[in-house]
Amino acid sequence: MLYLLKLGEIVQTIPSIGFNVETFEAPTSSGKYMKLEGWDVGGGCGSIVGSKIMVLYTARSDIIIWIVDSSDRTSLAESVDALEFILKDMDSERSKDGLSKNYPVLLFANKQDLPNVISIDEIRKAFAESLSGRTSAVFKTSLTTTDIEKTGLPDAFEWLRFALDTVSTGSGLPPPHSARAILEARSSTSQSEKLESWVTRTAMDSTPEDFIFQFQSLSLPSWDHYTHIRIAFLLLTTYGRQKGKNMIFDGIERYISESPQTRGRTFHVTMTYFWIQVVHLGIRNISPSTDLKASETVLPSSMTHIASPDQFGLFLVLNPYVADGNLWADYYSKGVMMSPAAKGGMVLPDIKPLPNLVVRDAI
Ligand SMILES: Nc1nc2c(ncn2[C@@H]2O[C@H](COP(=O)(O)OP(=O)(O)OP(=O)(O)O)[C@@H](O)[C@H]2O)c(=O)[nH]1
Ligand SMILES: [Mg+2]
Repeated sequence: MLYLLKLGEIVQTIPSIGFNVETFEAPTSSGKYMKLEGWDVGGGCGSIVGSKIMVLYTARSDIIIWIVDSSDRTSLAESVDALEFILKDMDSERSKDGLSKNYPVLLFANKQDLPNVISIDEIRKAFAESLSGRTSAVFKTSLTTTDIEKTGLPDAFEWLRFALDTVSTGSGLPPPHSARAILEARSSTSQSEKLESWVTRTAMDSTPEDFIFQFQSLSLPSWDHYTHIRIAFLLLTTYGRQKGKNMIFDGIERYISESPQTRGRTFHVTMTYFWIQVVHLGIRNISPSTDLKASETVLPSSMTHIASPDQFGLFLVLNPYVADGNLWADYYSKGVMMSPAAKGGMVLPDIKPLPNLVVRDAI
């Protein structure tokens, strides 16, 4: 990967013994490049993982990029152990310098171009425990093409850019407990494709202020699932939970009844509640407070100061399940969700309760 990005070509290197160091420009999906210094640690024969030399890396690193060979099922457990080892080492080196554990860990499920590879879901599950509570993400990659757009790298580095921004502004990322549970319960193949287009869309989208204005003046460019999620995100982060929730309700109801864009649609109370709760939960997932209980005591019903409206891209990459318009079907049967009672008023789910936090927060 280092040489693909550095030289723009596929270089057959000998298995890494010791390390290769290169500065390179990492492409992101927003079109910007991020300058990184990469230290390539070999994982195979002659690996320094577990040796004393490794401190040379871990003491100086701000990011871990871990490349998993998705075609090699037999080495998966070993890869999990090696990463865990490195993370522990990195945590302890950083703590000596007073630095937090909260550095980004980016996983590539590589060689996804090959047939019968380990799925990204399986890879996510295999690493879930080691990555729990960390700022981490897993992306599919294929590094055999020089067409960077097709490698999967831009989205991965886009995530990294958001993650670094958050970490460096000191806001930090909490252990994403309940949100992670939703994420892991769901298949992510179609999700990651949709997420890709959504993240691209945020990069070209209007500013938070303009978007809220367009919503209030019935002049949004479109009225789709993405639009709803962004409305909920912006109003909740701008106005806090109580006021934001009311504005979403009133605004959507008015939009549907007055805009020609939404002709033929009717307002759906339970569906609107459901998505507000999901977005609320996702916002907690990117919030600076790591202790939900504490933040609930201090901020009983408001989310002010928790996340900022311009973090929508980060919100999406950390909560990709929001892009799935059918997420409600995990909680509600179709019969219940589509009933007149659910349209006209708030009805509780019949399949499983809404995620933890949602149950704890009074609606
Ligand atoms: N099909 C396929 N082959 C790949 C991909 N990425 C790397 N390879 C091939 O896998 C082999 C190993 O690639 P390296 O980059 O040397 O792998 P490495 O993990 O650095 O290996 P060590 O340095 O020994 O740890 C090479 O033959 C690459 O061409 C990919 O996405 N798809
Ligand atoms: Mg190598």
